[in-house]
Amino acid sequence: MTTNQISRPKIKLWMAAIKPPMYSVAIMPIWVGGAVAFAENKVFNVAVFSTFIVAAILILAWENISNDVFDSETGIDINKHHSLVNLTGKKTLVFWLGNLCLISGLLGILAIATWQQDPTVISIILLCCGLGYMYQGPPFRLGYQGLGEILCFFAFGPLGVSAGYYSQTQTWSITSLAASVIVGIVTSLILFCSHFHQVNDDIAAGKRSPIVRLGTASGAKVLIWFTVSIYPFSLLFVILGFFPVWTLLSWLSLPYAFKLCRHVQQNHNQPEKISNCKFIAVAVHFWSCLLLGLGFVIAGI
Ligand SMILES: C/C(=C\COP(=O)(O)OP(=O)(O)O)CCC[C@H](C)CCC[C@H](C)CCCC(C)C
Ligand SMILES: O=C(O)C1=CC(=O)c2ccccc2C1=O
Repeated sequence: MTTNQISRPKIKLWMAAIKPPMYSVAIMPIWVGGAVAFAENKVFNVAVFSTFIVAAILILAWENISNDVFDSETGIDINKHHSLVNLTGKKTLVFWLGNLCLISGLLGILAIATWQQDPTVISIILLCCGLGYMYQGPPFRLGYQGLGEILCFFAFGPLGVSAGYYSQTQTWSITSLAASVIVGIVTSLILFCSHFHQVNDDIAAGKRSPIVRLGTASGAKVLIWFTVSIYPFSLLFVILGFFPVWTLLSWLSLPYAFKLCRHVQQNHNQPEKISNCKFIAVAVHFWSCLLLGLGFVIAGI
């Protein structure tokens, strides 16, 4: 075997462990919150925005790194070759690497709070981190009770988007709250999708994910309803006058939404085929949130 043949699967495993596309979920709440702030107040502080983005990526890195540490303690990741703990065999090192990311991310948010002489943004983000810990850390492990999607909705939706908006304006906005409902739903869809192929490992480890509770067939139906729901929601918010008409640009993400629904409908009970569905959900999330934010920016120019 050549070095290339040996090293390629390792590289793939590392990429699966680091999951680069997933980091768009950290960026979008701040992008959408910042875009609404720009549309409503014509303000945009580049230093605050870029510091917030880097900090959010670091905080999400902590969430994912520590997820591998906590999951190694319950045995749920026994077949997950791309767990950082399984890849390195160094649980303590991985744990402290995660903590380093968390501290660095929080220092970034603290810098924003210090510039603004206002503890609101750091308080919201600490609350998000608390939800993130309760998702996976002892003694809570709420993700094991099937409550992850609710925590995810609040962390990346109302809390994350409001923090993004507040960091630009130091005020609150109903429009940003409405936009956060869409961001929250579409982020939770990713987490929901991530359970389909893991049903057997989850049952063995006592994790009652929504898909374990519902079964894959009903889970597929629920997924379709929630995926489709974001489009009438944005139309409703335009009709009610909360959103500018340009935000309907987010409907251009519909082809990815259809692809996701079709794929899950056809393959929900075939773990090897369904395992990539969370990355189709990441594409729905990326394009719908990017275009939603762009709609606000265009309306603000
Ligand atoms: C780590 C997460 C999912 C992985 O779950 P699972 O254990 O099923 O995955 P594996 O199969 O890969 O082991 C995501 C959990 C999200 C959590 C509910 C909320 C996190 C909040 C963030 C820490 C806050 C980020 C702030 C925001 C403004 C960027
Ligand atoms: O690894 C995963 O499955 C996920 C990681 C992650 O950071 C995230 C964030 C927000 C929603 C879903 C997810 C995942 O599913």
